[in-house]
Amino acid sequence: MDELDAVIPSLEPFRVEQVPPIIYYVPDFISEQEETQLLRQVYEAPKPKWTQLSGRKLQNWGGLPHPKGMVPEQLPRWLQHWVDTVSSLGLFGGAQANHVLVNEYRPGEGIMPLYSQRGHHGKSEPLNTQPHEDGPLYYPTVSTISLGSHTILDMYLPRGPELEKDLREEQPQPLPKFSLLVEPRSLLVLRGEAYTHLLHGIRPTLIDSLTETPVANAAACPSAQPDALLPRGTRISLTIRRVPRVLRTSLLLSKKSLSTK
Ligand SMILES: O=C(O)CCC(=O)C(=O)O
Ligand SMILES: [Fe+2]
Repeated sequence: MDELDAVIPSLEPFRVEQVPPIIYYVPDFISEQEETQLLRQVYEAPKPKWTQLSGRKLQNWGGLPHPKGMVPEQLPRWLQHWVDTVSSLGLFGGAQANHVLVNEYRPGEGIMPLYSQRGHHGKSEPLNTQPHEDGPLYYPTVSTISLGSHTILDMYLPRGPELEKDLREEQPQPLPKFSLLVEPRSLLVLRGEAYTHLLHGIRPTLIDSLTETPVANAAACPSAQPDALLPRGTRISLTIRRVPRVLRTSLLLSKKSLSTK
């Protein structure tokens, strides 16, 4: 995806300027009422839907992404609505998103781990505490609707080969190249190089100081007063993506029935 392909004309007014392309930030993408309803639906999901990881817990919807293809699972209606809304913006090359990861972060939690090259939503386990990229199983766009609390997403340049050399060695925490304030009810879109090239993470902290961490999208954020101290609450993120490689279940079923003959 070159930069021209990555531009979404209807979102251009929401482009975060002066950062590597392409990042869109839409404050108040959903209403407070929609937020309340979504939060209720997330917490009404059956208990076994949650997977506890270190530093967050998550619900995986739509199937498990896999290099050989994802066996698709129908999304619940309440998620399908937002998947349709986001897809209709044209974020996935005219196709539909088909996968949603719901993350819950309590205050002081975050997502920093480095995951294996396979992308981190399969079976791979965190190896250490470096930021990550979302990997090649997805169409190179991630769209995130946030509920309940803000967070700060830190964006990092990729590790150079000298850092890649020996991951077992103790390494200093890299500094973010830039950071983004992600407010509740907002839509954040990372696309193009911002998806394929940069790494991202959320520092596990209880309070964000915009003096210590200036944010690149401050001009677009109602809550980004210059010296703001923002205590983190519990944040739910819906990360909506497209897994292009899907296996047709009908095909799987017919193969299975053949092999049992
Ligand atoms: O919660 C977020 O906004 C980021 C989540 C994330 O990086 C991921 O699920 O890959
Ligand atoms: Fe991610």
